[in-house]
Amino acid sequence: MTDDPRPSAVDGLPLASLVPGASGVLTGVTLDSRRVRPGDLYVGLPGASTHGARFADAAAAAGALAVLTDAEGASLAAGSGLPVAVVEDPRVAMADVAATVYGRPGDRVELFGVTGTNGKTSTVFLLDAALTALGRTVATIGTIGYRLAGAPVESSRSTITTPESPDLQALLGVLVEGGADTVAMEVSSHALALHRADGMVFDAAAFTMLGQDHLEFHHTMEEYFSAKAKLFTGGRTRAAVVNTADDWGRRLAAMVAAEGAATLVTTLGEDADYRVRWAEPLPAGGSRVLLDHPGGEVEFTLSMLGEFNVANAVTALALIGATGGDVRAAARGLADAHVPGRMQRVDLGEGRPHVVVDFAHTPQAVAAALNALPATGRRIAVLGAGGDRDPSKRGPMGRAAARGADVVIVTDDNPRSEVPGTIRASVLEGARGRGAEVVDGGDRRSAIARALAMAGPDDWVAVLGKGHETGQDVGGTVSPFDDVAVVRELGGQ
Ligand SMILES: CC(=O)N[C@H]1[C@@H](OP(=O)(O)OP(=O)(O)OC[C@H]2O[C@@H](n3ccc(=O)[nH]c3=O)[C@H](O)[C@@H]2O)O[C@H](CO)[C@@H](O)[C@@H]1O[C@H](C)C(=O)N[C@@H](C)C(=O)N[C@H](CCC(=O)O)C(=O)O
Ligand SMILES: Nc1ncnc2c1ncn2[C@@H]1O[C@H](COP(=O)(O)OP(=O)(O)OP(=O)(O)O)[C@@H](O)[C@H]1O
Ligand SMILES: N[C@H](CCC[C@H](N)C(=O)O)C(=O)O
Ligand SMILES: [Mg+2]
Repeated sequence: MTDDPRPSAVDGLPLASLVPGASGVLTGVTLDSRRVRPGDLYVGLPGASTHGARFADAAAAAGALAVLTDAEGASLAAGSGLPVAVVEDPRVAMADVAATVYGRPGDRVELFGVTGTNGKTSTVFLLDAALTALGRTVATIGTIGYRLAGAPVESSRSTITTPESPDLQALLGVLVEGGADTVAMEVSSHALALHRADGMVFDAAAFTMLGQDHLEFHHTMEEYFSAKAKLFTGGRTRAAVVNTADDWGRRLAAMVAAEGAATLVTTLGEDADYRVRWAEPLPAGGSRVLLDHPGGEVEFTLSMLGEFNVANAVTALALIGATGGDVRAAARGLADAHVPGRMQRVDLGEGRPHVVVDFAHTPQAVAAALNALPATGRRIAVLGAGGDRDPSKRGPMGRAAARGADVVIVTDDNPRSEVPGTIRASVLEGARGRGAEVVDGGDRRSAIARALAMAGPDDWVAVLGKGHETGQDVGGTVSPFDDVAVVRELGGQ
């Protein structure tokens, strides 16, 4: 198994500052007893299935020096023989201790954060390309993993968009040691709600948009919005880049302005600081864009399909402008930027249909992705919805697909612990009766085969929902599955 990356040099923290009278210096922090290293603080957190403090014995055996936990965890950890620090919210304390132990690596780089329901990964990749054009050594942290100067940084946690604070602080330390001068990271709403990025001050943070997702975790859109808004208030960022094209963004901009803690930079809305004067599609796909911004006009090209990628590019440039960077030079870096599994073209050769693999897994993203396809032939959408995730987005995803495509083939997308056919039924119900031809395509391979078999040379097949993913989770067993590879295999003739 890949180890969690840790920096070789740390500041450490005298244990006595957490547990008065205790001796020793903490040199690491972990919240998983199976990953404790000698000298660590073990944080016993309450979880969905168990309480981490139950594993204090195992943590002690692995060399932990102390336990940090909540009131419930105190009694569970008592038998471990380790000193126990009890706090009301161990996640808040954990973030602070982790930042201190690892020497606040976030302060030693220019730090950019991106939040929003859709567009975080894409914006971070575009930001990486634009900053690299300015000669920066850029590290990225997000859904597709962690990278330094374009090369992957291996981690056992690399499937988590925003790592838990001990992993995040250690990773930042490794990135700084590796020479990063700039970090661009996705900050998920889970991360904000769970204090994963506490103890860091961003130089600039951006809000892409808000749409329906993750209501199984945040319960209401209001609660979801509040989690996102945390990134822009309370001194967590010096500059706030907010897309004011929709009501949520306008509300956020008003909150930031009222608080007055961060410099507000608006994008895309009427009278925004960064506005697209015009954007025209390029024959080979992508766009040519004229951007108005406080420093003047900038013309640039983008090879990624979709108006929303123009929006993501503008967000990336606004983040750079908000920190005093050269927007014009940065924009040159966008021309060839691509994001794995985001509006990714799969070329099947002459006379074969056009195929796009995309990560659209919310109603808004499905609509945006289908709307981005050039108007030749029919649009054939292949999609499903994830198991153990917000069930209320399934019908709306089907509806968005039926509105945006001529044919909707409903299939599986990581059913996880749920019955695949039941998830498909909800998506099918949303899709039916809206004028599109709607088909239950069964498993994902069969559904992709069906789409490719029915598509003519002018048609567009959009395989949505899994993007860069390389596995399909059915009943907790993950089997290899890569949409791009399957399309190539089945589409070759
Ligand atoms: C579903 C969920 O929210 N899980 C989170 C939760 O795990 P849990 O409640 O299932 O934990 P548990 O199994 O009850 O165990 C409780 C504690 O005991 C510890 N433990 C457990 C067993 C053991 O042998 N030793 C041990 O130390 C665990 O590390 C844990 O801290 O507590 C863990 C930390 O303690 C989190 O890392 C974990 O997030 C997991 C990784 C996760 O996937 N979360 C998703 C929902 C997530 O964070 N997604 C966002 C959004 C992505 C997006 O943009 O859409 C992300 O940023 O990735
Ligand atoms: N600015 C945007 N507005 C609306 N939809 C978008 C935008 N950017 C991307 N999308 C759509 O959302 C999908 C996911 O994009 P991306 O991976 O960049 O988002 P994300 O916020 O990182 O998602 P996740 O939280 O799942 O990691 C894309 O494949 C595309 O279909
Ligand atoms: N970050 C999102 C990704 C969803 C991707 C989709 N393929 C699914 O499995 O639902 C989530 O974990 O909800
Ligand atoms: Mg992402």
